[in-house]
Amino acid sequence: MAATAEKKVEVFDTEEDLAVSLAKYTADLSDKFGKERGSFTVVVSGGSLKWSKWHVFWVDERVVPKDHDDSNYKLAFDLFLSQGAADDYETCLKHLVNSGVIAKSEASGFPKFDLQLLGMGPDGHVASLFPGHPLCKESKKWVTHILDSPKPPPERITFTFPVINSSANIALVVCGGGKADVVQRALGNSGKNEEPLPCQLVSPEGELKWFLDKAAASKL
Ligand SMILES: O=C1O[C@H](COP(=O)(O)O)[C@@H](O)[C@H](O)[C@H]1O
Repeated sequence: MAATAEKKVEVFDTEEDLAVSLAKYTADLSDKFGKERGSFTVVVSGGSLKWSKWHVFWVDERVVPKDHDDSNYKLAFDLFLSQGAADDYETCLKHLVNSGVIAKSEASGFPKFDLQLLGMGPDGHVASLFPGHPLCKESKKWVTHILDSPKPPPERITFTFPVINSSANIALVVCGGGKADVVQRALGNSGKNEEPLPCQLVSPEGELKWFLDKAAASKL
């Protein structure tokens, strides 16, 4: 069982101030791990990176239902987009751990990234781990897939909590008034009897630092 992470919260006047501080935080860790380990492993999130604007097209498709065995969609989904993609990603991570590019946590045996830059949705989800979803309890896999994400698109792959929480450092970056309620629930004193949100399950081996802009922190 990992020790509880050291948690810091910093609030910035503007998103720009936050970005400058986050860049310096990342650069300092890059310098530190570069000297200590000879490499720096950093994980980034999606969300506001506009992945939802990607459009993927099939070159052809058979005129059958999407779940029909003859469907090209089903084939690609079963073998690649769901299991396949998660397994490929996990295999790739295993190679990088075995070759020493990614460190390995002595405590958990999972990959230990130097820094994970995580966002958080207005429902408190991190990565593609959503409130109340059974994948939040995955304890063995490094990468898993979700077929029913409540936020589109429904089909995603995601790091699991053991990988997230084996990280040396995590920056949880949250901007905008639309997330003020969930920030209040996550960091305030209310809701102690409620089931913890995914963002509250984030607990790296080293430091957890919340980077908030004023709007996101407005209800604290
Ligand atoms: O779906 C996702 O959402 C979260 C939060 O995204 P944001 O647009 O509200 O900042 C993101 O961190 C995660 O990587 C992504 O898959």
